[in-house]
Amino acid sequence: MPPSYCVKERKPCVRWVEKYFKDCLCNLKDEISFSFGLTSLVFWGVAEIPQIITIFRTKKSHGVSLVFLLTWVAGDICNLTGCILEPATLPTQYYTALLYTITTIVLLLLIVYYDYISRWYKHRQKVNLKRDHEEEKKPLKPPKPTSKSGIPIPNGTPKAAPRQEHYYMSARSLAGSGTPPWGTYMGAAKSGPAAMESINDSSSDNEAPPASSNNSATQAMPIPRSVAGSYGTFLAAAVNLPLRGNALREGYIGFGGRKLLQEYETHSTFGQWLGWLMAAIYISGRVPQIWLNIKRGSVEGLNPFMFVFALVANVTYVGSILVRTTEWERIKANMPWLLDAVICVALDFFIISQYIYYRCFQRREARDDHKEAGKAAAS
Ligand SMILES: NC(=[NH2+])NCCC[C@H](N)C(=O)O
Repeated sequence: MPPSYCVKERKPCVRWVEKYFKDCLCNLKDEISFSFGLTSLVFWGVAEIPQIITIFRTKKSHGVSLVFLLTWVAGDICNLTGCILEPATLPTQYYTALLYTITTIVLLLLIVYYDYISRWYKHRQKVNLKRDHEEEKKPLKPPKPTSKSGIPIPNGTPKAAPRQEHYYMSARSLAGSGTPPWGTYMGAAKSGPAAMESINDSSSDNEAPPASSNNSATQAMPIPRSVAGSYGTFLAAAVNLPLRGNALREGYIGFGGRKLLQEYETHSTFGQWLGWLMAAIYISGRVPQIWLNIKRGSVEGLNPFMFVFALVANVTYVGSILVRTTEWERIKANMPWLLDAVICVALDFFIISQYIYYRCFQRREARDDHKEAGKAAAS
């Protein structure tokens, strides 16, 4: 590996920054730039925590736009790749990208859990309960004397062929309906001995032997398990990302692609393209959030601190790039990142204003309602 710029120039450098961030701080400007970069990293690290807490508390994610978060993830992927490919970007830019990709994935997983998995599970429980109730209310049907039911066989043993066929059909249809048969069985049991008799009677329509009930109950399980499995894989991939990213980055630095931010000959065209794509995705991603707030006429469920922190993080991010150098070549190479951050600051400012506006509006409305109610009570 060729010696870094810091070593070559024999300048007083900050060792731990060089070691852990692969960055070279040789003068005050570099140090201020790095401090800004670090501040941005910290703010991005905590930016999504307030929203995570809000969702945890309310068990709902209706305040934050899912499309907005999905654009964040899409932009993050372009950002990470762009940072790896474009040597003009700072190491803190890369680490920041890595950090917020992870936090956004955590936030998204939480939303998927509360909005889809948990809701689906509760809905299923409700449907099952309703069905149990209906089963309890249903009058017991007389057994149907069909050729398949097994009833017409006098002295029929449990091993008789029609009986077996009926058993398998019943289990399959029960599994298909998604109703745990044990619920039906228990429901019937609760209805009294007459119902129990009908269960034990092989010709009954409600027949659900415990064996098939277990079967069906476990058949319903693979759905959440498979969902959990796929998210597990997704998470595992996300956890692996930093290592791969580091390896790539170190490899890249090692081969002299990034000369520790001091000398630039070539810029990566692909990295630049990814940077512009990232900027377009990030910027357009704020629109669904702004629209959601307008559509609902409310900001309930949205934590403003996510945008306050994002605003600070974007401002310091811009600071970290601009303080490092005023050289046009470098600024030009960083243009997608700079422009994105600046526009996002403006958009975050707008979202925060929306928050203040709707909050004040709601409070005033509530106060008016209160006054009206007071007047009505007095008259
Ligand atoms: N997942 C994230 N938090 N990504 C950060 C996006 C950064 C971008 N400048 C924005 O404010 O939208």
